[in-house]
Amino acid sequence: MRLHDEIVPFHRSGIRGDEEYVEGDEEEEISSIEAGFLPPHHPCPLQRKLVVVGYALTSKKIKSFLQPKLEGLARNKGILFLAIDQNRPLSDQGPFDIVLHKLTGKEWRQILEDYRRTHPEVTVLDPPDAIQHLHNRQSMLQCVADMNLSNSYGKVDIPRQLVIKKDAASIPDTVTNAGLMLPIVAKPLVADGSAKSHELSIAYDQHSLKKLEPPLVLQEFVNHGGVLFKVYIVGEAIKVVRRFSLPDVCKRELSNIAGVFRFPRVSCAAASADDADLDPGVAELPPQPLLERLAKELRHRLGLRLFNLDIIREHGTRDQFYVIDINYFPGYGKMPEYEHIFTDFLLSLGQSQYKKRSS
Ligand SMILES: O=P(O)(O)O[C@@H]1[C@@H](OP(=O)(O)O)[C@H](OP(=O)(O)O)[C@H](O)[C@H](OP(=O)(O)O)[C@H]1OP(=O)(O)O
Ligand SMILES: Nc1ncnc2c1ncn2[C@@H]1O[C@H](COP(=O)(O)OP(=O)(O)O)[C@@H](O)[C@H]1O
Ligand SMILES: [Mg+2]
Ligand SMILES: [Mg+2]
Repeated sequence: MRLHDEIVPFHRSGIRGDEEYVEGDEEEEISSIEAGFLPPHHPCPLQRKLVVVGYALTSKKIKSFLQPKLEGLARNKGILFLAIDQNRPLSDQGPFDIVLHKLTGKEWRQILEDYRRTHPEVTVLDPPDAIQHLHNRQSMLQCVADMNLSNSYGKVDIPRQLVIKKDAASIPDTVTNAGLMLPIVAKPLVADGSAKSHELSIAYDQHSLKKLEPPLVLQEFVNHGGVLFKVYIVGEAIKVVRRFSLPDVCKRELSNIAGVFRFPRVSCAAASADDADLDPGVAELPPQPLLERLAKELRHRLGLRLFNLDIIREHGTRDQFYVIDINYFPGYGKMPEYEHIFTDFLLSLGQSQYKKRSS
């Protein structure tokens, strides 16, 4: 049986739309699903509609995200993950209720945009143009700056920053004129997931700034006690974890260091700091109501449902926070309980599609 002949997706109504997914847990089912075939149906009183999720992910992402626990839980909840074959038209596959993707390239973006236009009934997670907004480190943080979030729980801002498109020789003067303070964190303007886009540098003196290689975003380095918070967002769900980060730079130290220090993939190397013995003022998580407000606003402003943000607390303050990075479809494998959160999210999307269609 070919999958698309037999599986009736969640959104279809009518006689075939009333067919149900029957809960089962056999290993045999996984292999038939992976091969693109319909799992066998068994008589069972527990019957649900199937949510078919097509995925287009790198092999690294498949390994970290589509772990056996996630797939097993999904299967039990009536969610079927199907690999998308990039060499075949999307319309010939599935049919899908949801498309989950994180691949790069203009061609792929165009395929997804065309598919969204011709298949408005399918939820594409997330829209390519909204993701594209995060591929530039300036536009990435603009929404946070526009939001001006400040309430009794705290203030959320972005570090003072400027964009240097070209001409490294002019950087020292540009930085001085803009009033940016040293040390300066230099990040590639493009954040497209390539190794180069994660190459970070720190310049400790004005003279060395001309050694940097534009196009860049230059940000003031904010002391934050060497710990950052990763806020994972899946639809309306939020989870926060602590990670080790770059150590503080004190004024005395600054006057003794010169030069540019390069960090090839600093965030990737950072270990979890959740179980570390930390100064309580550094370790305290940002207030949940503040993060909820931030996440909700960002979801709307960015038009994204799957992302995380790196947020730091200015050392010595209780409530001054800075968002320094936002990532699309991050490493959810490191988010506690992601299997439950993700499958519930996919189910709720499937259900709201179904309700919309039957009303
Ligand atoms: O590989 P992982 O699991 O560390 O996930 C990476 C993320 O780590 P995090 O979830 O924040 O700890 C990582 O976050 P950072 O930028 O390192 O803060 C990125 O989201 C990265 O994607 P890309 O290279 O920017 O496209 C993510 O890489 P991909 O898994 O999407 O390739
Ligand atoms: N403005 C800043 N002040 C202090 N530390 C920073 C700042 N920006 C980045 N960092 C440190 O550098 C790391 C990588 O920067 P980030 O913007 O998150 O890039 P990436 O997309 O490669 O993760 C952060 O996790 C944090 O440790
Ligand atoms: Mg980061
Ligand atoms: Mg990033």
